[in-house]
Amino acid sequence: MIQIENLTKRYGSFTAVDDITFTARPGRVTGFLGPNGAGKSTAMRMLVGLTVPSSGSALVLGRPYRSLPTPARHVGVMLDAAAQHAGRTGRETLVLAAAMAGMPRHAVDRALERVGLTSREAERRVGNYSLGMRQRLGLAGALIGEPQVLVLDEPANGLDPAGIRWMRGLLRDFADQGGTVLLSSHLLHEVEQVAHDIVMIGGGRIVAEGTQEELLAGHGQTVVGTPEGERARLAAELRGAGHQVDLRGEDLVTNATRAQVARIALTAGVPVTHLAESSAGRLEEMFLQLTADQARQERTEEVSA
Ligand SMILES: Nc1ncnc2c1ncn2[C@@H]1O[C@H](COP(=O)(O)OP(=O)(O)OP(=O)(O)O)[C@@H](O)[C@H]1O
Repeated sequence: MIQIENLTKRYGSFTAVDDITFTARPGRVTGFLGPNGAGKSTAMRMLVGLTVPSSGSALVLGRPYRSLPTPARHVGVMLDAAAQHAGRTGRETLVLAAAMAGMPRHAVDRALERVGLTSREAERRVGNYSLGMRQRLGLAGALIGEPQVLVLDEPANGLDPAGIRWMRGLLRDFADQGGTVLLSSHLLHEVEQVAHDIVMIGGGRIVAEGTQEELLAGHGQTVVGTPEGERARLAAELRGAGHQVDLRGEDLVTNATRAQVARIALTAGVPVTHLAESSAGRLEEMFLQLTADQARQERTEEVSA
C-alpha cells in the first residue's frame, strides 16, 4: 500500500507537485499518468525519500520509506534506468544490489531470469546495454529483494513492443500475487494497457482519478455546436434540465444524450450546427487538453526566456 497525502513540492515560487492525495492499493497496478513535466518524477522521488517534500506525507506500507528497515526488501524502486554505473556488468550491478538488500547471491540469477536477461548479457558492461536492456536490469534490481511494492518511473521507456507486452505481464502477475505497483508514464495507451487504477496529474495537480473502467469508458457525452451568441443560453437550458455542461472551445460538451439535446434546443429555439456523440473517453480528452496546455506553456516560456 502507498498512501500519498497532501504532498507538495515547491522550488522557489514554482510548485512542481501541488497538494496531491491518492492511494495505490495491494493487488492492483496504479498508473501515474501525466505529460512531461507534470510532476510525476518529483512525487515519486518524495515517496522514496530522495526529495524532501515542502509539505504533506508519503507512506509505503504505513511508514515513510526512509524508516523502513532494509527498504529494498519491501519496496523495489526504479527511477532512472539510464543512471546505472556504465563500467559495471549487469551481474555486478545486481550482486551489489543483492548485498545491499541482504539477499543471497542466487537472488541475482532469479532476478535475471525474471527480467529475461541471459547470463551472457549479464556479463556485458552496462555502458554497452541498449535502453531496453537497462530497463530490464533496473527492474531486476527493483525485484531483487522480493518486495511487496514496486515504484517504477517510466518503466516502458526504450522497450520494443514485445518488451512492453512482457513488462505488462510481469507487473500484472506481481499485482495478482498481492503486490502493489505504482508506475508512471506520459503515454495514455501504455497506462491503459496495464493499470487497474489511474491517477492523472497535470501541472502538479491531480486532475482525474479512479479505476480504469470509470475513467476510460466513454461517458455518453454529446458534443454540440451552436452559434457563439447562443451557446451560453443552451448551456443554461441544459443545466436547468439537470445535465452537466462543459464549454470547450467552440463546442459545448454535455452528458445529455443527442435526443435530449435536440429536444431542449428545439424548445428553447437555439439553433444547433452539429450534434455528435463524443468518440473519445473523458480521460483521453482531458489528457490531450493537458498535453496541449503543457506545450503552450513551454512555448510561452521559450518566448519569454
Ligand atoms: N530540482 C528542481 N528544481 C527546480 N525545478 C524542478 C526540479 N525538479 C523538477 N523541477 C520541475 O518540476 C516540474 C515537474 O518535473 P518532473 O520531473 O517531476 O515531471 P515529470 O512528470 O516526471 O515529467 P517527465 O515525464 O518529463 O519526467 C518540471 O517543470 C521540472 O522542471
